[in-house]
Amino acid sequence: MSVLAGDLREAMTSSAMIAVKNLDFYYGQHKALHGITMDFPKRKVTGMIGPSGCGKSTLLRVLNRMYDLYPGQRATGEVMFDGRNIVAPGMDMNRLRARVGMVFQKPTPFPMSIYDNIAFGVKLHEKLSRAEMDARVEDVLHRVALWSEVKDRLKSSATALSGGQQQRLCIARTIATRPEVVLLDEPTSALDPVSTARIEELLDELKKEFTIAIVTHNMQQAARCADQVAFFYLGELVEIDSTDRMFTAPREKRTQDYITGRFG
Ligand SMILES: Nc1ncnc2c1ncn2[C@@H]1O[C@H](COP(=O)(O)OP(=O)(O)OP(=O)(O)O)[C@@H](O)[C@H]1O
Repeated sequence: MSVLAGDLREAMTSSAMIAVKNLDFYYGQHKALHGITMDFPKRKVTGMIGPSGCGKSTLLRVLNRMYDLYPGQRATGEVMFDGRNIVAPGMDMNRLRARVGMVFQKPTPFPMSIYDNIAFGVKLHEKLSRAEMDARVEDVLHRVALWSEVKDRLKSSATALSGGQQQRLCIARTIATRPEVVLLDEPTSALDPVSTARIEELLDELKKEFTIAIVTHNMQQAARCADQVAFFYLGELVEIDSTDRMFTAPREKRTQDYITGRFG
């Protein structure tokens, strides 16, 4: 059961970029999500928390139909995005994944140059001149605060960057295709505290333009970055509310127990 204050629900619903309704998800026979209903408000950060195995990553992977790449995995219900139910048949997956980009837990740069890491995805969707592509690469590297660190070695391999730099490059690569939504699955769990702080600062900038969903095990990170927080347990959405309310006065005992570290 999801619990959300009436006023908040109204405010969030009116500006939902993605509206999830009665979503179930199956890995073969195993039902991993049970009747999820929630909104991802436009240009806000939604934090997704809960103990290991509660379905956070599964929900994230539904939002760009990443699960489609694996046989036996299926979703039923509604995930409305730009007037269409994206879990229904007939979606153009390439288009969807350009509009709903994803950043993974471990930085995963392609084994190619820094420049090509960004240009690769853009070329799949747009025909840009060399000058336009140069400008796009520079722009996104500025936005992830990486430009000054890499501007003299754009043609060098991305795999030689530090972990934190690689993750910022992966975010740059994701926003280079100009998505509307950016999904991040524990994007800082493999990073040191300084790199983590830089990514968190970056999220604050990015939400001016993108709708963001972030899965995190780090309660402080959720409290720092998110505008609203959703707590999941055993494949159910237990509670969703503004970040302040979630961390000061959660409605459900299970939420309280989780955020105070009593389990999970
Ligand atoms: N490929 C898979 N095949 C079968 N079951 C899976 C698969 N991936 C996940 N599951 C199951 O689905 C449920 C939800 O998993 P999910 O990875 O979404 O949880 P999570 O909350 O993201 O966990 P974590 O915090 O550990 O990443 C778990 O019971 C998990 O075992």
